[in-house]
Amino acid sequence: MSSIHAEYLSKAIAAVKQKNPKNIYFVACGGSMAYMYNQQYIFDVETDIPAFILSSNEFIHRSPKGLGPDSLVVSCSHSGNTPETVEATKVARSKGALTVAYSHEENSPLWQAAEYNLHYDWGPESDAYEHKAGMALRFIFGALNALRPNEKYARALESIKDLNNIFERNKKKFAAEADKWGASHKREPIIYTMGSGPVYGEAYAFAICFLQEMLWVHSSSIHTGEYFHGPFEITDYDVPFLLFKTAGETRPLDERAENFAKKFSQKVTVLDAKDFDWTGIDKDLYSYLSTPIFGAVSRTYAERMAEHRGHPLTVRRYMWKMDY
Ligand SMILES: N[C@@H]1[C@@H](O)[C@H](O)[C@@H](COP(=O)(O)O)O[C@@H]1O
Repeated sequence: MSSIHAEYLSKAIAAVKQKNPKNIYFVACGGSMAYMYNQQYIFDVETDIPAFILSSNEFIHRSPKGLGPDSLVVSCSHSGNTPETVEATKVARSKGALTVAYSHEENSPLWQAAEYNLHYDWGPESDAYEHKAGMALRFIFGALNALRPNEKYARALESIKDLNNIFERNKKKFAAEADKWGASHKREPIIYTMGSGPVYGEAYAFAICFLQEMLWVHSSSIHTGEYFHGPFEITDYDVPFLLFKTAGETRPLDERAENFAKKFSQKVTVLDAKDFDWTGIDKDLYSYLSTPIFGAVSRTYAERMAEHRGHPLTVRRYMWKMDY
């Protein structure tokens, strides 16, 4: 698939360069929406192009005034057939926006709806560079380099060629901790996740996809900046938190939340991006690469909990089983 992936990418990036968008909307649902946080954040920090993330159905119903022929709309649906994401892409295209869609399913309804498509591989045997995480970084840094050429983006594109090894080294580094966490938290009735910046997307995905959807554990993600504006009142000695601590610009927010939570809860687990194995990656890229590394490492935490709870990550009661 790798040469087809590269071809899809270069076509989409050439179209973005030609469009030279005045604004960008990242549109998807659930885990696919969480996947957009890093991409939106990178554009936001690196350019003056306004970039927004919206859940597909809100995008449809809100109908942003800024959406038009100067817009780029990036959508994602793993299955390629989440109706609201397909419809949002159609709406964007009907307004003249450039539409680029990520999916694992070629020729799916989403694939047909978008003008440009980015396919990614899936499954434990797939190479991270050809996977969702790799494709997002390749598209974003490729588009940035086309719109605002910069050696930093070219360097990022080189570094992510090693993404698979980066993920494998970090999954190995955290394997024992993941197992310990899965075993010690398997009976917890509720687990809060925390994060900030683009990593908040991973905290959100861990809460809604892994804990709620797959493991049926009550959860909510808390932005570490928001923790002090309501959520911190639930902190107590027996309330578990899982903090994804960034190595990026918003680290002070995470440190403030960690310091407070640790004073009153005996169950604060911190996954710190500073402890990641960063071999071969320059420091100025840590912020942008930490999100996908959290994605890869945190999945192993969910897998270990699934094993200890005896509840496979594939079991659903309602999703894909009935109309909703
Ligand atoms: N846990 C799943 C996600 O993994 C998925 O991304 C989302 C939308 O589905 P899709 O990506 O197929 O549109 O549904 C759930 O949230």
